[in-house]
Amino acid sequence: MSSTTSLYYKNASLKGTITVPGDKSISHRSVMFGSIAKGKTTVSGFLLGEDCLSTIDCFRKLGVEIHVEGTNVEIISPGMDNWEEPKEVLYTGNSGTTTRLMLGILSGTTLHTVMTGDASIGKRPMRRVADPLRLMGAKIAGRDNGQYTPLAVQGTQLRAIDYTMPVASAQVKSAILLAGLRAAGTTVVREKEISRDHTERMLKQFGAHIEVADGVVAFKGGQQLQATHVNVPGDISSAAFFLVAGAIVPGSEVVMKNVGVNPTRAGIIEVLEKMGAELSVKMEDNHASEPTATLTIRTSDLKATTVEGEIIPRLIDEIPIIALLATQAKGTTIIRNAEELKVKETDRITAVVTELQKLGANIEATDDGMIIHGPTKLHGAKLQAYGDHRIGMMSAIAALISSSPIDLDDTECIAVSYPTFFEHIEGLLNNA
Ligand SMILES: O=C(O)C1=C[C@@H](OP(=O)(O)O)[C@@H](O)[C@H](O)C1
Ligand SMILES: C=C(OP(=O)(O)O)C(=O)O
Repeated sequence: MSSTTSLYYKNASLKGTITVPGDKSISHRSVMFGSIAKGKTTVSGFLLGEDCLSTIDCFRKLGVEIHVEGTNVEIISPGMDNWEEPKEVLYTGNSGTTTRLMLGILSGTTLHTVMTGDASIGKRPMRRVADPLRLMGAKIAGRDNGQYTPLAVQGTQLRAIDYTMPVASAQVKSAILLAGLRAAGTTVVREKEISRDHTERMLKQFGAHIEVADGVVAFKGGQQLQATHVNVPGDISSAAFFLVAGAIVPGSEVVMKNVGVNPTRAGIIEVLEKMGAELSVKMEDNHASEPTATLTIRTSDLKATTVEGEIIPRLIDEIPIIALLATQAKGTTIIRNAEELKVKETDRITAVVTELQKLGANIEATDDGMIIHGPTKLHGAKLQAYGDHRIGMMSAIAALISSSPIDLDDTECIAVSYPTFFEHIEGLLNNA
């Protein structure tokens, strides 16, 4: 049972430096790649969020030894070809990334596996992954012909495909590439709009040869990954909440170090700059396979913008908090081409619009996004998170500028990606 938390921060301002937790996408992949490779892989900066712990749990059930000490993880694997057939169902919790990428990985093994997740995962579409994997020869069964969990996979010998992506999705692309590891021939994935490229970068880091050019990724099957060290940068999707808080909470200045600014993820920086935010991006020189920067944001006047087209996949998870930002910007902000929001942990178009309207925002839903007129003063209300961490965090940041308390039904769900979220709010308030 989740409990209601009353959030109210009268005359708040945020000051200071925080280190946002490790990137969720990269943390998942570090455990997956470290489990595929034979030997010892070490990870630093790992995200101890529930989603990434679900990934660890799944690989332990496949016979991989995984030790977690603080944010350091040690993965000792017998190699993908020597995994054990699990006697239990693999539980992927709330994590779409775990479920979809695992489907690709498991399809090319010799094992029989069953995966399931929580109620939200049970509603999210899996055919977008199952269909291309079936073209590779994968044997996948599930409700509605493999659309919904629980999913059963009978591992088999796969063959490579040349696949043009019908939706911009790094999860679909990654599942196909990971299946391609054990497929005969060269797997090719073509993207019209570039989605996050952490899988491609990490394949290279684990010693694989992969060609990437102009939206086409080509990868020859049969390559062995080499165990290595992965240094996970801070998650820009988590930093996004404090970038927006710093921009809209009067008198704030927030500094975040070691934030991953991979161009396929960093769309929110461009949006903030277009809206007139006082943001400084100082690139760090850490020679890692993912670029990082120190981000400093100060409160400023903001103007509306349009967010559409190729930038959408580069900020898809940040749209709930961008919507809150737009309620404080002068003019009409339009977000379009973002229909993918409907198939996240909840329907994020409906959830964002419903909850921000309760606070007095002038926002309406469209088929593929939302229209927001600003600026509007926000007041308190009873809000729902819908079990969705990003909706919960958007509501908590709104409480920093609302004129009366926000009662949020479920703050526990925030632990999926940002377990130290409220500690960071408190720390920044105390410095002010
Ligand atoms: O590959 C990944 O790690 C992710 C890809 C995105 O999903 P889609 O592939 O469904 O766009 C994103 O929304 C999710 O939070 C993480
Ligand atoms: C959509 C998200 O994650 P996933 O698809 O892994 O559940 C998210 O973190 O916003």
